[in-house]
Amino acid sequence: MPAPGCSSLAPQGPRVPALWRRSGDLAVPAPEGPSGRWRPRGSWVHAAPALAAAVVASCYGRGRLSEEDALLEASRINNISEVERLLSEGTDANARHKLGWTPLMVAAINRNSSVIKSLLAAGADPNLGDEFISVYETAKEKALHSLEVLVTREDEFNNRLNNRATFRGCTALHYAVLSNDYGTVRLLLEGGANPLQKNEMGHTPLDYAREGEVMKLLKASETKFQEEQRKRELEERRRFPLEQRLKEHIIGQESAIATVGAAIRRKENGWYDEEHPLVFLFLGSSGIGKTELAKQTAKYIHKDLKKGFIRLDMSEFQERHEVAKFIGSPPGYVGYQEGGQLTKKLKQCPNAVVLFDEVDKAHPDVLTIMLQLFDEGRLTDGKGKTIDCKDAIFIMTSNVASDEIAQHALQLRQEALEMSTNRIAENLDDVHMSDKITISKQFKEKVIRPILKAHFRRDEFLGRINEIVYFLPFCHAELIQLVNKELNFWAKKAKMQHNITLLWDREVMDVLVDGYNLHYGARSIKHEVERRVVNQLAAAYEQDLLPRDCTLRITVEDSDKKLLKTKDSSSLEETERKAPTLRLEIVEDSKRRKLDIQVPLNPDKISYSL
Ligand SMILES: Nc1ncnc2c1ncn2[C@@H]1O[C@H](COP(=O)(O)OP(=O)(O)OP(=O)(O)O)[C@@H](O)[C@H]1O
Repeated sequence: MPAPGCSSLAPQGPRVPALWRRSGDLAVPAPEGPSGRWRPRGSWVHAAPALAAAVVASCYGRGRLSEEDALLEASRINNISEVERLLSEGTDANARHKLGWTPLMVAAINRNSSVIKSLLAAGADPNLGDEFISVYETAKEKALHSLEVLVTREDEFNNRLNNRATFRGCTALHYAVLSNDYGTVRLLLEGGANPLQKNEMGHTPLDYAREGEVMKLLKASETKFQEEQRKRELEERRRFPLEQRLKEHIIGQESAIATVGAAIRRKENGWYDEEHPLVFLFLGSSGIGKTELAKQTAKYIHKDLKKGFIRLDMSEFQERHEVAKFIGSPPGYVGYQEGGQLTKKLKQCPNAVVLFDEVDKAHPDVLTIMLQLFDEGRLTDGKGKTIDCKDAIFIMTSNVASDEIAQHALQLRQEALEMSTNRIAENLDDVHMSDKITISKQFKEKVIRPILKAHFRRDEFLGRINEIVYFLPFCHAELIQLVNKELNFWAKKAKMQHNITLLWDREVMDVLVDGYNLHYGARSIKHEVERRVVNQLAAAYEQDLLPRDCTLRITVEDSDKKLLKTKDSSSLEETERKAPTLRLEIVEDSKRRKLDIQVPLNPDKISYSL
């Protein structure tokens, strides 16, 4: 078997960039340093002797290795007894080198199969990707001198790799294939390595394989892995359906979740029109979960949100000339090199979930391009390149008709509430009907469609939408859940950052629900919790009123529930009920002590009474 680094292992498939040095590029062999770990190499020592000396000195002077570094080093030099000792003492098998690689990667590139066996047995993840980019890029990213990065990569990983190539995202399997070592490739595949995983350049391990046994093995395992993965996913989806996952993140909006869930299920199981992408229009007021539902759907489908979720704010495309920003300028025009905001991202992930926020604000010419996209499932960018995106999911959001939807929903709720009240009076079951309302077909046809038609002015545009999804204002029970979610978020933070236990009474949630504003949705609840609870916590902390590891309870102050006279104190008619005050109390040995928090803006006298 040829040694890694010799010319026979240089670039594999014609499309794939060379990750090995060409034989002419090989570093000049230099004598090993005293520890055998750091050794200056010929060319750069010549070029910058002072700097080289400093790098070497800093490397020698590092003293004892941490356990993680020791594991990386033992994996590199095939010191199996040291690897096993470190793993048995609990060293993390997935610990990363400061420049980004893992012990499994370093063992794979150096063909150390027994180390790979031990690491896999200790839970090393064969599908982690290298965070090392290239010498120059990594140096820039980590604010290090490129010479230091070069020496470290060569000495602590492998010294025959191409310094200019990009390695980010390469898995242990990519490295094992680069080393053309059948044994380590097989071990990694048996240990769960995904042969289809791409590095940042978009290449799978097979792309780097040379003709022969390794290539055959990879081809066979690709098919097997695909089949097994499909079965695993199907089973997981059966056990834990999309709707259930979405409900973990989204409160209420059951009908929206059901509509999206059903459409995605049809698509995933092949019950859909393959010629067209799936298109949704999400309607409803602000802050009620439209974006969140799109994001969670993307997370479910892609896991990697960065690539799998594309979000474009359509209010940035209101002018005709902004079409170029959308799909890129034609050759010779300003911005030609930059490419379009949509096309650039779709090229990276043609089956992404694409969110067009506030689509009603887009210029009609942009809508024409979107219509082409929805109709044909492909898009031609400014450079004339066509992107096929029949598998993408397009979600448009709009606040158009949101007042009508909200009013209609409130009216339906009111009617349902009255029915429930009657049912209580008549002692019948199913009294919670007011929480479950559905917008009628008649309302959609008679009220919403004409508004949409007037706004978009094109029947064919509306005709290409697979599902119009309605988001409704929250009912009381949902608002309580939202408040609870927010308070839990802050309680977790208080525990993690200050070891403070935060508790609250049920009444507190009712008080915070009063801060709900139909126009701002869940955002108004977030702000109310910040304004009435988190501000107090921060002020109490700053005023040093919180002992370490204490328990705090948020309560509603009864005394403030009295009637107060306002404006003209002589006029009883102008009295009104003041909003109940939230207070913080310290709980000590089952006793409670109120905190006297001073309002920061008026520190002399006034206590918090928000
Ligand atoms: N139904 C919900 N359940 C849980 N959290 C929600 C819900 N609706 C909104 N939120 C939270 O409120 C914030 C705003 O929600 P989101 O971005 O989804 O609003 P939106 O409906 O897209 O509004 P806009 O039209 O203003 O963009 C997010 O932090 C989100 O997590």
